[in-house]
Amino acid sequence: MINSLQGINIYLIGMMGTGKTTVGKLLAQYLGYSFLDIDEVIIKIAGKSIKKIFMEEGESTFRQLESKTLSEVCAYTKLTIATGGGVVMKSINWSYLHHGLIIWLDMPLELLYKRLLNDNSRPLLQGPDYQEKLQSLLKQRESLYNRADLRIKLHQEETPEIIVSRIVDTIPSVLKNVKEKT
Ligand SMILES: Nc1ncnc2c1ncn2[C@@H]1O[C@H](COP(=O)(O)OP(=O)(O)OP(=O)(O)O)[C@@H](O)[C@H]1O
Ligand SMILES: O=C(O)C1=C[C@@H](O)[C@@H](O)[C@H](O)C1
Ligand SMILES: [Mg+2]
Repeated sequence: MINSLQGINIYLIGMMGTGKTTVGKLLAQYLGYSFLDIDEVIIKIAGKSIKKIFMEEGESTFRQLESKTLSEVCAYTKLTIATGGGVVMKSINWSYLHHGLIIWLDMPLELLYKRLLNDNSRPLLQGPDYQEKLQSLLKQRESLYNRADLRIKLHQEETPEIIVSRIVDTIPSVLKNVKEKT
């Protein structure tokens, strides 16, 4: 399977907290790829946290940085890339994502609520009504996430290792379609 991937990048998409970073790092190790986290690259470039970028420069500046970063990383190969949860919102981003294999980590809201309960690093989820915000974000984005090449349903708590093995087992079923578009 690893050889038949021919070095194409893997983009993990999905809501914040679904495990894109955690699973992405392990998947990269398994494939002999390098790992890159778009959020982390933006933090380095901007020299501040995402929360601060949102507060001081606004979401649209963050979204511009996100698109620019994505456009630059898609020039490389053999990368597993964790994207930000909102990357699917801009259509230009899809032209970059489609350079590789796009995998949606799809987790039900109940599991996400638990994960994000004590995490205040996400600017779009601040305040006591974070569950409603999360629900409305997922509603806006679900059909976009569904444009991924591969959907991995995370309907119960599973270890990151098991999730990686499920991804690896399912990749061959979509590789032909992906090669046709590259
Ligand atoms: N399979 C798993 N089982 C248990 N905990 C997990 C699993 N995957 C991730 N986590 C934990 O859930 C939290 C969110 O994971 P992670 O940061 O990887 O998500 P993310 O999709 O990258 O989120 P973001 O979009 O905010 O970057 C972290 O605390 C992580 O340790
Ligand atoms: O879901 C979102 O819109 C976001 C998710 C995070 O990964 C960050 O990219 C940022 O906090 C925005
Ligand atoms: Mg992440």
